[in-house]
Amino acid sequence: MTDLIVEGGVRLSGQLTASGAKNSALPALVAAALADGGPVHLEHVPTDADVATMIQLLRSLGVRVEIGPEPGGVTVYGGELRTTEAPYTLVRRMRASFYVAGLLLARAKEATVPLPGGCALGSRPVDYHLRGFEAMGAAIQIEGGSMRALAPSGLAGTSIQLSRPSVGTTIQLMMTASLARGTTTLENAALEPEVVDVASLLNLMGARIRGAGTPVVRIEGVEGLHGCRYAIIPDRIEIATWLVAGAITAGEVEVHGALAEHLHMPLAKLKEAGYLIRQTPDMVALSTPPGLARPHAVDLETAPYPGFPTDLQQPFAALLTIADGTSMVRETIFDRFRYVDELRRMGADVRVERDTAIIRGVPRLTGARVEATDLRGGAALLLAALAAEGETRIENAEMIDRGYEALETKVAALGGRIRREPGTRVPDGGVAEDWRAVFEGPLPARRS
Ligand SMILES: CC(=O)N[C@H]1[C@@H](OP(=O)(O)OP(=O)(O)OC[C@H]2O[C@@H](n3ccc(=O)[nH]c3=O)[C@H](O)[C@@H]2O)O[C@H](CO)[C@@H](O)[C@@H]1O
Ligand SMILES: C=C(OP(=O)(O)O)C(=O)O
Repeated sequence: MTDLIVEGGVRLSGQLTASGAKNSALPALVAAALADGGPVHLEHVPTDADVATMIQLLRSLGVRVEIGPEPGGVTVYGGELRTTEAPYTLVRRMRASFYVAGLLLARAKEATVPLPGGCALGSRPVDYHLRGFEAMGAAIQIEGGSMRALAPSGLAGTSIQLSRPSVGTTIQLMMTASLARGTTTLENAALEPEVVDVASLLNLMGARIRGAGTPVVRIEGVEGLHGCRYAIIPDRIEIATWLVAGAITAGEVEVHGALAEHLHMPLAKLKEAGYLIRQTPDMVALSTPPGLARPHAVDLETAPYPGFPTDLQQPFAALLTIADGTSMVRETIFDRFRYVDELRRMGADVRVERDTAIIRGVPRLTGARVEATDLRGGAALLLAALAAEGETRIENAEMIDRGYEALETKVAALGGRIRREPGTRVPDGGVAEDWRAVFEGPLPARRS
């Protein structure tokens, strides 16, 4: 495993280009494999550890996936599937692995998929996904930690009311319903831009999905899906993370290839904290006004889109640790405060009471040895490290690699001082250590 070593205290300044959205790219790769033979060429796929895991997972099922030819290009050939069993070693690394359950059920009428891992954010059941599959006619059993689903006569469209607007369930059921008999209606669907992105891709592949991005999505099943070219949307979470990097170091950061309309709440909160935001149709920039020595304290509460994203709760909390005053950060989606202990090692004054972190701003943070316990918690530590006095060693850096492409290159482009060193922690298989090889290695042998 590797560590990131950050020399903090440098005012970050410069321009970056946004990566493609991880949380779109992961289901998009699976959706692409729904096309019988494809090929589906995806552009703007981020080169990160989770995407590598998804590519490995699809290949393990017999799906041909090729990298390139352009940077960020990935071509998926649905073809015939080799197996309907997803391997635990890959599925345990990330929750998005569970998307292959719908792929296997829709394409092969059966699926055996271990219950997924992913970030340790408290209990993260997949019961809505399972109920959706059942409503569409699959028989489901949980055995030895895996879901076994069978739909020998195929899936049938139906009406499904989600208990909460779950992103994963909405995307999963849009995918399966696209190849089901008849029409499926999803009510209380998630509104996230990633849902709309995957629906746009599926529609280009020949699916008939209407209403994605609203609470009611209607999917008319079709006989088959075909190949196409599609570019993934910019990663709103990554963009906001780099803006916070500018804010926490009293600097200025301009991110190109960004869609600011996906960032309404985070940008509003950055303004409330005292920063200046400029935006054009494909750029968003943050600068620190002269005289703003520390951010103003800000309260925030996570909520489904268009509310404040839970994936930015931790990065924003890092910024608020140096605020002038006390901020209340309420998390309503997950149990996502494990990183707080690590921030405290760096001098932050944070107390967690039930679902709320009470952050009393301190004038400065100091470098320390810390561990990335989950993806965005790791991003929060990176941000804190960039602002802190002295050196911070972030262990388990692969956790951050799950969702941030070209991490060191982007930090360095802004003038930050960062390097990677082999770590001392013993790998337990929970993160992908070999992930770069998926993008750099030779293409897997073509199947006849
Ligand atoms: C790979 C990916 O895209 N991950 C994102 C996705 O996760 P993910 O799709 O897992 O999150 P969901 O939107 O499904 O979760 C929303 C809430 O519903 C609950 N729930 C969900 C499914 C289920 O079967 N049962 C259940 O109880 C969850 O525990 C959570 O409290 O959306 C989250 C919320 O924006 C983001 O933080 C994650 O980064
Ligand atoms: C929590 C995240 O990912 P996952 O749902 O795969 O754990 C995330 O992207 O912040």
